[in-house]
Amino acid sequence: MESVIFSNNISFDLSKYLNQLGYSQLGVISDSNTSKFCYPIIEKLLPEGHKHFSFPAGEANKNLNTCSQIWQWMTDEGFDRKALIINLGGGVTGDMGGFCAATYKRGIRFINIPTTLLSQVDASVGGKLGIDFNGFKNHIGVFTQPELVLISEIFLQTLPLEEMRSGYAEVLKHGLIQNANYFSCLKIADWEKQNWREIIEKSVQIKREVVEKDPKEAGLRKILNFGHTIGHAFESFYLNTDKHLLHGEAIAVGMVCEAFLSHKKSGLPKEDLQIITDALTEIYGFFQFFEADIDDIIKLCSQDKKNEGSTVNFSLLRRIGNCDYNIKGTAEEIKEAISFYQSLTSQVQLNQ
Ligand SMILES: NC(=O)c1ccc[n+]([C@@H]2O[C@H](COP(=O)([O-])OP(=O)(O)OC[C@H]3O[C@@H](n4cnc5c(N)ncnc54)[C@H](O)[C@@H]3O)[C@@H](O)[C@H]2O)c1
Ligand SMILES: O=C(O)C(=O)C[C@@H](O)[C@H](O)[C@H](O)COP(=O)(O)O
Ligand SMILES: [Zn+2]
Repeated sequence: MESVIFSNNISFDLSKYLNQLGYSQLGVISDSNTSKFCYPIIEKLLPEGHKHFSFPAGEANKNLNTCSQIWQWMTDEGFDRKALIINLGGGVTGDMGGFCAATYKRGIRFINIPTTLLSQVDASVGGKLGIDFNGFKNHIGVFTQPELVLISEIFLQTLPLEEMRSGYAEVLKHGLIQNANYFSCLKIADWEKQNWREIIEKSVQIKREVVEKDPKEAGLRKILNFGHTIGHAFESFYLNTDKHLLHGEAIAVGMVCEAFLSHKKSGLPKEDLQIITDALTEIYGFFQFFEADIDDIIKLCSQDKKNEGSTVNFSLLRRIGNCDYNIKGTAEEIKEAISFYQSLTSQVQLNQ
C-alpha cells in the first residue's frame, strides 16, 4: 500500500520524499482554487523547470474532456515513464490526476497532497481513481496506489466551511462502518478552532485497514461505500443544477436513507437509526427535492459499481460500528428509504 505521511513540516517532507523518489520530469496538477491557495505554498520547494497544469475547479470538470487536456499537457511537456505527478487538491484533483497518471503511457507514478478535509480523510488514500462519465459517478477508472500521500493541515486554513462539513461526512461514515466508539466521540464544538489532526489520522487508519484487506473491492472494501449507492445517485442527479450537492452532503443524504434500509433489512436497532438521523440532519439539514425526481434518482442506483447484474447491492449497518455488504435491495425499497428521508423534513416542519 501507499505510504501516508502526516507532515508537520511540508517543506522539509516534500523535498525529502521528492529526492527519495527521483524523477525525470516533475508535474503538478491542481484546480483553479488550489492553484491559487495551495500551489504557492509548495511552488518554492519544487525544482525550477517543474511543470504545472491547472483546470477549473469542481465536480463538473471531473470528466474525459479535462483528462484529455491533462494527457495532452503531459505529452506536450515530453513526460516519459519516469516522470512524477503531484496531485495538489481535493478528491476531484486526486481522482482525476491519479487516473491520468495511472493511464498515461500505461502508468507513471504520482503522489497525492490532499488539500480538503474530505481528501485528507478519505479520497487521497486507497487508490480508487477515476472520472464521471455521462452522468454516472466515477464510472471510468482504475485502482492504482499513489507512491505517497503527504497530509498537512496547513492547507485546511483556506478551505471554506461548507467543504469542511462535506469532508466530515466521510469521517462520520468511518465511525459508522467500523468503530462505534470513534463515532460516539465525534462532536465538533467549533469548526474553525477544531484540531483536525487526530480525526484525520483515525479516519485514515480505518480506511487503510479496510483497503489493505481488500484493495480492489472484491468484498469487504464495499463497506467504505456505505451511503454511496443512494448518495451518488443524488450527487449525479443534481450535478449541473442549482441544487447541486457537494460529495459529502450527498453522502449524508445517502447515509440517512441507507441507515433506514439498514434498520429494515439488516437489524440496525431503531435507537441507532435515530442517533444516525439526528447526527446527520443536525449538521447537514434536510435537502429539499422534488417528488418528480425520485424515479430518475432510483434509476441511477442501477449503475452502482457494487451491483451484480440487475441487482442493486447495498452496504448496510447491522449496528453502529458494524457494516455488512452485498445486501440486495429493490427499487421499491430505495423509494421507501427516500420517502423516509422526506418524512423527516415534514416532521421538522410539523414541529416548528
Ligand atoms: N478516491 C476515493 O477514494 C474517493 C473518496 C471520497 C471521495 N472521492 C471523490 O472526491 C471528490 C470530492 O472531493 P472534495 O470534496 O475534496 O472535492 P474537490 O476536489 O472538488 O474540492 C472541493 C472544493 O474545495 C476547493 N479547495 C480544495 N482545497 C482547497 C484549499 N486548501 N483551500 C481552498 N479551496 C480548496 C476545490 O477547488 C473545490 O472547489 C468527489 O469527486 C468524490 O467522488 C474519492
Ligand atoms: O475507497 C472506497 O472504496 C470508497 O468507497 C470511498 C468513497 O468515500 C468514495 O466516494 C469512492 O470514490 C466511491 O467509490 P465508487 O466505487 O462508489 O465510485
Ligand atoms: Zn465518498
